[in-house]
Amino acid sequence: MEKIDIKTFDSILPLKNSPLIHCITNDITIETVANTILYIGGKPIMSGDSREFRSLFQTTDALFLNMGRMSETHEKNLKLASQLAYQTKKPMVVDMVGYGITQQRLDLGNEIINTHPAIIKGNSSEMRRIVGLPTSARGIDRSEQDNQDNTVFELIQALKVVAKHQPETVFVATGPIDIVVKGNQCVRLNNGVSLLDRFVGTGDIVGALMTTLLGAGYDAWTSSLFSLSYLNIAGEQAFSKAKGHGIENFRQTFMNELYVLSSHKDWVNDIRPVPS
Ligand SMILES: Nc1ncnc2c1ncn2[C@@H]1O[C@H](COP(=O)(O)OP(=O)(O)OP(=O)(O)O)[C@@H](O)[C@H]1O
Ligand SMILES: Cc1ncsc1CCO
Ligand SMILES: [Mg+2]
Repeated sequence: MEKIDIKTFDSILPLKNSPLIHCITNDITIETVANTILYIGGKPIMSGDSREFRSLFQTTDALFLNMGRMSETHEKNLKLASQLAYQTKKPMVVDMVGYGITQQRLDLGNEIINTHPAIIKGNSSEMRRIVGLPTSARGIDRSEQDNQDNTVFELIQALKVVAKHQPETVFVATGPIDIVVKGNQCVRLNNGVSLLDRFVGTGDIVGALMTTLLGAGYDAWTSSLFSLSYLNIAGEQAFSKAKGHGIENFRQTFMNELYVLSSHKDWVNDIRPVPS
């Protein structure tokens, strides 16, 4: 069964309840992540100091974990925060940046998976490693080979097997086609432009959007489908406005669209699920 209910999407933004989102993320894209949350009506709090996690948890609405830039402290922080989220049932999204490229990222990722995040996301190569499929990707990037028709099909099948054992979690694999799997349900989304891949942090932005929606009270399935569509359609709008003016111009126009689209309702008409 493939289910996508876009009828409800046009009333989601701007958010009415300003959810407070605790982010433990990488310092490469930390400002972009914070601004993304603000642009759609959330409130970011970026804290990587474990001494304050317990008291912060009393006021936050959702938690965003991003493995991005590893350090001993970051690793400890992510472990502690994901345990706390599990114990306190805090809605949590984890971005598995570089899962499996080193032993440290493999072990950390596995520990976090065991704390049952609402959404586990990564690019298609990271998600292939999670389900035990081979990939030739290096570093934190995707490999083009992991986005062909046959490899996308293979990844969906493998994700469904893993999702069966963790039925409450939504698994998201990003790329030119985004894949969203929960239990036996799967949706593929086909929006976006290739320039989204030419600057750093697009995946981190998707994670920030998803966590903000979760914090506002939407379920993990809706939060995932909405965020992927919203980001990619912002990318399409930016492309039509800023094409030919260079990558930095595109990036700024795209960030601006993340704000501008929040008060336009008709963007939902551009959502393009891949027919099953
Ligand atoms: N070539 C593309 N065509 C369409 N959409 C794309 C393309 N590349 C990226 N995107 C969109 O950008 C978002 C991020 O995807 P991507 O797989 O590039 O994340 P990532 O590798 O984690 O990024 P980063 O490491 O820069 O944070 C996805 O929602 C995806 O749809
Ligand atoms: C370039 C880079 N290296 C580790 S994290 C990161 C940003 C990706 O999100
Ligand atoms: Mg990423």
